[in-house]
Amino acid sequence: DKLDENQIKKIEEAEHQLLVNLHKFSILNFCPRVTKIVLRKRWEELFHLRKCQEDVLIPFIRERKKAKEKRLREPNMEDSKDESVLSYVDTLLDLQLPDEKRKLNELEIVSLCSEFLSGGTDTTTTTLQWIMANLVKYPQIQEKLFMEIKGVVRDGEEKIKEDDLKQIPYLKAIILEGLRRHPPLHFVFPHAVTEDVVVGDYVIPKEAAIVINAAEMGWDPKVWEDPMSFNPSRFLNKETFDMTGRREIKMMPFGVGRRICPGYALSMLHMEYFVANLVSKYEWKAVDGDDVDLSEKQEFTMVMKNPLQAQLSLRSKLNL
Ligand code: HEM
Repeated sequence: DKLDENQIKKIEEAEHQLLVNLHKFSILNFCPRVTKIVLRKRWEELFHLRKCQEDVLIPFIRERKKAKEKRLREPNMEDSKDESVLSYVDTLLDLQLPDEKRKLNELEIVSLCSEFLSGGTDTTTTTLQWIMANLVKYPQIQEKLFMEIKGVVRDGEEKIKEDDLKQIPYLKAIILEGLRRHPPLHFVFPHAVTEDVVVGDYVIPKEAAIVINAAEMGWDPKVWEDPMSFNPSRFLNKETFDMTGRREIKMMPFGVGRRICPGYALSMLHMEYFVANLVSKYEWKAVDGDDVDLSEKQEFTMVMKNPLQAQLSLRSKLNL
């Protein structure tokens, strides 16, 4: 069944508390034997937040497990037939770890669900906020986008639909520029090589943790002209930008290669859909006398230090 508002709030709260405090806990990765004594309070705080997360998520995981067992026991029951939605948890319950030849345990499923929830929400909403902030700061970019939207939307249409998005190249350019200039994750997850590898003048030793600074890559003046400016047009009039890194790597907000973010296409769609609809419905302006401040603050993602404040005015339907 669908979750009610209260259940969603509880999940959100448990995830949020862990995410905003994450930076405090990274030091615990080093010398746990020592930090368990000298940073005991911090360990306790981490265990407490993790316990809250388990308390909230485990009941849902158990529900899906029960429903799966029932389906297997009684495949012809009406309830079993109705269970047509395959959830992420269902796929994790089915998963068999090939090397260890075992299923995932409950706590591993909690960690993966948590990764999926935070990886799939905070990243997209943070990028959306940065993009809208730039559209407020640079009204001429917002106006150009609105004019393109107007050219695509059919008479009487209330919303921009998924199919319309492909016809608005400037929209895609804005999203790409938002991801280049304000990637929500400045560093991709740690990676490692399975044997020593020589890259240029460097040896990368087997199993050393390699963390790539994706943000700096997108701001490299040797690759990008005037890299710190917000200029979506740089993504226009060229062949489609290759975000997966198969042809070349000029920026990598989603990582690249085999471990590229699995939610990459979904989040591009979400961002295009939201920005198009938010701009077609409202004109976004700076609050009187306020300049939009683009300073950053590190939380789980790189967020706006001063969250966006904007004045929205409904555009008249005739405008569309
Ligand atoms: C603006 C939106 C997003 C950005 C910038 C982003 C970025 C990233 C990056 C940089 C990684 C690490 C890649 C690497 O290891 O090299 C990653 C991994 C991941 N992302 Fe995203 N992501 C976004 C949206 C999403 C969405 C919508 C979902 C799910 C619906 C998602 C789920 C995941 C998961 C599960 C992983 C871990 C994959 C693994 O361990 O191999 N992300 N993402």
